[in-house]
Amino acid sequence: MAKRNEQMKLHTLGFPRIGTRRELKFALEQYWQGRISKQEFLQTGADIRRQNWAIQQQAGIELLPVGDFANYDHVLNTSLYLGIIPQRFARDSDSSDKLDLEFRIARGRAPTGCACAASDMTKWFNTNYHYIVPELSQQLDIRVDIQPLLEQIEEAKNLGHESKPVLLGPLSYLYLSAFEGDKLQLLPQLLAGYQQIFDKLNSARAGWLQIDEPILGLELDADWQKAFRQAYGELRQGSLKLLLTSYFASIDHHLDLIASLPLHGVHIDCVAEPTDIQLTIDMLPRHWVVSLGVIDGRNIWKSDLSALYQKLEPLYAQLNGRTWLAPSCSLLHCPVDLEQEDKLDPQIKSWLAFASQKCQELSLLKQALLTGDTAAIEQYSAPVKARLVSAQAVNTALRERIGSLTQVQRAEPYAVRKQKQQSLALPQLPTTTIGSFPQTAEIRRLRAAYKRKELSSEEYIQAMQQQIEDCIARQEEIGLDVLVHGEPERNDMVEYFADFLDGVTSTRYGWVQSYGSRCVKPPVIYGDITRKQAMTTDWLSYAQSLTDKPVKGMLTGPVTILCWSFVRDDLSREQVARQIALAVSDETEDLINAGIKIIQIDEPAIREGMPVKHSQWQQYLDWAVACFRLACARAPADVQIHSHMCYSEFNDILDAIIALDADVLTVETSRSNMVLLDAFKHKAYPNDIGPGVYDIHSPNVPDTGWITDLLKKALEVVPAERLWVNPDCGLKTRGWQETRAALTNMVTAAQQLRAELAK
Ligand SMILES: Nc1nc2c(c(=O)[nH]1)N[C@@H](CNc1ccc(C(=O)N[C@@H](CCC(=O)N[C@@H](CCC(=O)N[C@@H](CCC(=O)O)C(=O)O)C(=O)O)C(=O)O)cc1)CN2
Ligand code: MET
Ligand SMILES: [Zn+2]
Repeated sequence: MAKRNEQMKLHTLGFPRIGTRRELKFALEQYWQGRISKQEFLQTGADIRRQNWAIQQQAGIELLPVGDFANYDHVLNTSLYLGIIPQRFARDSDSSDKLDLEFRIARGRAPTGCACAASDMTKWFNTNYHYIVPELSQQLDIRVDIQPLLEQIEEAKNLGHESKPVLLGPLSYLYLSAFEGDKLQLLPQLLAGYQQIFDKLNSARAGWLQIDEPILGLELDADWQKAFRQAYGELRQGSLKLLLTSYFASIDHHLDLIASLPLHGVHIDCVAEPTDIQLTIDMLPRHWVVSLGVIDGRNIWKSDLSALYQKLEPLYAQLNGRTWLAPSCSLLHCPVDLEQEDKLDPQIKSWLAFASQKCQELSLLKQALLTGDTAAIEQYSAPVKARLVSAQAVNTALRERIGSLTQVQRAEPYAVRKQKQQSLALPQLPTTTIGSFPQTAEIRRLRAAYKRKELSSEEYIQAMQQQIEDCIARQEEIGLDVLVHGEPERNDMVEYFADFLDGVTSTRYGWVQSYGSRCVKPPVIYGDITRKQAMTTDWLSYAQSLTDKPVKGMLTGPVTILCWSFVRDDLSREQVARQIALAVSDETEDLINAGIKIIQIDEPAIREGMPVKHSQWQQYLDWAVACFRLACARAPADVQIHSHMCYSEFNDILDAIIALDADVLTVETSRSNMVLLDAFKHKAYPNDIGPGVYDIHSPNVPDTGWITDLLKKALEVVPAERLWVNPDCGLKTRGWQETRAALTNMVTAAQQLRAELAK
């Protein structure tokens, strides 16, 4: 076979930044605690970058990303490049330390500088990654400083790498920001800032610039489309070569627009949605690079390289060297290295590829495309085919059970349930928490010791019971009305349940960044899901035996377990969610049989699970709501079902949230100042609701007056007999001292308000 054009380049859009063994997480936490110096912290970052580039280069990646790293978050980095800093973090007065300023914006405090309310944090598209929301004001006061980026470009160069800076594009940055008013008004000011960034990159002879515009996956209205033309038309690129990247959705609907922009190339996600590669090639100017994101950057399955080869081979000839290959999106959403997994079932392991392996997949694919020799990729992909026919994948009994379900939602309406639930004898404005209490060093130590078999199962159970006892006692002392067991036995609200489910496995080091130093280890759903045994009843019965107050059972809902796992790709997400819902409903029934009267089924991920495109929302919401309702279906009217959500905008999916029909919904609202409640001015939320009264992500303690004010705001739209008092979210990341202080203030606020209402 003739030797083909060798210009095809391999690149990635970004690599995980936490480090192979979560080095960044530990360095961050140590720096915040004052246990390492700024210098040591920054060195850890530099080490991770060096290692990431080495891993990628050794795997055969030719153009390495730089600027994909972040101490905390890449959107926050963009704000810092532009000097867009909220007023309250007064620029120079109390902290001239840029690193600490960064952490103060992100989390409200840092080793230097005063404590301040952190910026809002929200989900990055449909992922479990959170970004720091830029706060824009009419006068942007832009002061560009990309020194950190320039230094990293230099770092890469000194290591001998060919690199490609990565920058979040102006339109996506603007779209993702918070601003009261028409955001597009701010575009000219913002573009002036981007121009300065471009100029500086030009001076640094950056070459290619990866400019991320993931909002191109959305259906943008005419104003935003126009803004794209205006922005890219105006920006003077100099000798920069722009590679416009989008991901998490197809951009077929914007090809006309994109083709009209002055670019040098486009990257498309070929995995998230079916996309027409041929159409893309045909519609884009002949001289552009087309980067095909063919390896799934969001999931952990080994790619079927032979299938990809079949698809790409005919296109490759046409593209004639203008093709680049890449993962579909940044590998940020993937764990780093499968090789570390020493305890994983070998068969399951043979089905998987993490970030490092995905880079190697690109190399194998390129090699086959260049030489026409497919032996290596066929051998590589054999386990993929084995997975799809594996007996582990299908459970006929379960499928039959799902097919013949009759009770798919609760029998009685809210009004009837509310009446029957009077038996709980709760006061007006009942106080409660969201479930978890501080995961102390002691709790983690116990869990780790049990895992290493240094504690017997009896010893572990006893130790956890002691934690539960302590947690119940503290809640009684604080004076809360509805108690929780505190979740000490849970490493994570999803991973914990995954360990009780057949068809699901956990990894040992498969960590993915969720926000800042916080990581998650998403379980791997590879087969049909069934519950092995009761998952929570023993802990809950024990907790309830300790108190006369009601203890709320605590489950994670089907949509959230789905969204926060790596999900099999051979069955629809809807079908997988329904299997999980059935397992959760079995657990609900067990809790009820154990005498638990209030059960919370958390669904914090329901919003993030929505497809990027608005046109696909309703279909998703229909099955997501149905799965939640199935999980509650067997609860009789006198059992109170709570649900909880956080981290997102809910105003635009209010109908679906109402359709969940939980008796009580606790939601995050305080970090965004109860804006959620604005929606209720137009449409009343019909059931009970607890809008969070304080931000649990910050160690700062809210005072009683602040909480009272928020509750009064809530009372303007929610009648007192339906209002609950609770924090924004669970307290597992907090310490006991601040937790006790904050909850005491919360209970005091509720009591004062009750007294006022009684007058
Ligand atoms: N999955 C998920 N997604 C979510 C949330 C969530 O709770 N879960 N909440 C929202 C916010 N995200 C969050 C994500 C993570 C954490 C969090 O606290 N994560 C912990 C890890 C939790 C965990 O699994 N801990 C394990 C142990 C982890 C560990 O470090 N083990 C040691 C071993 C210890 C030893 O052997 O000595 C190790 O692996 O090195 C446990 O407690 O048992 C962390 O990053 O520190 C909080 C919020 C949105 N998305
Ligand atoms: C991210 S939502 C957390 C809900 C869980 N019950 C907790 O309190 O931690
Ligand atoms: Zn929450």
